[in-house]
Amino acid sequence: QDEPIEESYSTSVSGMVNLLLLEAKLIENLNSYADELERKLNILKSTSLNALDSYVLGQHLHKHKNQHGASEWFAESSNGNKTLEESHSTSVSGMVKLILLEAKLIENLNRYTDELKRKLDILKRVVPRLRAESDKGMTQKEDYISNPLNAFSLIRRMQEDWIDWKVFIEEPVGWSHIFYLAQYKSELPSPTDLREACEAIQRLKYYSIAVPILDHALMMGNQAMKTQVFNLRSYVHNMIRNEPNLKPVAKENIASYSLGCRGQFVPQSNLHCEYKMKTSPFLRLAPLKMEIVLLNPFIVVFHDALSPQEIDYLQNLARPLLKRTTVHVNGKYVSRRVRTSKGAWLERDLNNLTRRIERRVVDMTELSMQGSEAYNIMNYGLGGHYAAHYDFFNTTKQQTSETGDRIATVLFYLSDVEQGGATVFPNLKLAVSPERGMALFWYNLLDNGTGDTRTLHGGCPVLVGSKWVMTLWIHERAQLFTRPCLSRCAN
Ligand SMILES: O=C(O)CCC(=O)C(=O)O
Ligand SMILES: [Fe+2]
Repeated sequence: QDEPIEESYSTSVSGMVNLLLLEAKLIENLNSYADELERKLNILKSTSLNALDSYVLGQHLHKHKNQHGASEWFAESSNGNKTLEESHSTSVSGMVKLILLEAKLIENLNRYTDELKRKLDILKRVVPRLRAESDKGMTQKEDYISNPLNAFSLIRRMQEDWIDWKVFIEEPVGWSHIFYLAQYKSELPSPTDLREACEAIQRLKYYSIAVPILDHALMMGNQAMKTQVFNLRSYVHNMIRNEPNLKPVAKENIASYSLGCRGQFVPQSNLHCEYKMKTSPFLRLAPLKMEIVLLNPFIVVFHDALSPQEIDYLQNLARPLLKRTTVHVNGKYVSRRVRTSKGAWLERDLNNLTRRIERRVVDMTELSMQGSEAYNIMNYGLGGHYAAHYDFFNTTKQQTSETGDRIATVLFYLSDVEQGGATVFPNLKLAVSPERGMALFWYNLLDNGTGDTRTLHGGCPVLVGSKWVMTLWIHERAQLFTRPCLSRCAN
């Protein structure tokens, strides 16, 4: 059939020459696409993270022109307003998850690199071949086209191949990797996490850590472009520089608490150790190793109060339940900077182990456990601490109306701590360093039932290590007959 044909290249040699010129342009375009892929690959292979900064900056400028980038979509699932409860830095146990996640994300990036590389390899093999054929034509255009095989080949490749190349370029590299990342977005640390981590680093000033060490910690990783981090960093540095403790000052001006944290209290050495074996018949078989720390107020420690197996078991029970710890403010429990850790409650009659520990506490303290609280297991994280506080409530309100106030505290240490993390009683010039298995016991109330303000105490920031403790607050009411209000309360 003889249908009209409007534009057709093959009907004239000069039309075909135009086609050759166009082909050369398209090959150059394909080549610059290959260059772009290669730039991306080089960043992934690069050992310096600054390369990523300039790329991200370039993309950022580009994005303003092109509003519908994948990164825009990704930003929508931002987790900026995550609650403190899910914070990462407040427990070492929580941060372990982050390491595992990081390994997965690096693998994802690696798979993306492989995919980019596969695409680039194809281009690297093909572009030179395309160029060679095109060059032949370009040097002797009319001669080239005069050969019918060449003419046919030119028409064929220009008609079919570039459609395929378009598909090839359009096929996105990395969508699956973006989805992979997006799926973990909510598990990544939030800006709040970063702020808390900076505050934690700042708390380490108690230990007169040199500024360059903090500098190193804050600048590791890819942060040159992240102005937010940069501001926080100078904020932290200013705080440290303004911190009088870093300058040589008279010893008596240094707060008693941070002195204690640094282990600079003079040890109290006139007291003694004994085997506690009389509270119950069981203790004759397995006496408790008791060390009297202070007589007034009465503070003792029990060494090896928990076995390593018992501790492992308790930690495994608590680990999946850990939640950001709170403090009691105006009748509400809220997360605050003064207490940065994660904790979990375990009922005292949860299982054989918790019941056995309860009986042991009775042997240790000679107090009744009725009306006392559940075990509170805590794990401290980066610079984690519990600022100086009283354990007693000293109110007639809800917490104390039925069971009475917290007469005494048993603080079990479930871990050693490499550096920092002592429990300090600033008013008593007493610091207790954590020792796995040890239990610290003290009375919070005076004989007349009011709070003993000498028991002000806190957990110092952890410098190196994962500090685990288990607290049991023993309540007053059940002690009515075993530890009655003494004569002093009549006065
Ligand atoms: O972690 C510490 O050393 C102190 C903990 C404490 O005071 C508490 O839990 O009430
Ligand atoms: Fe306490």
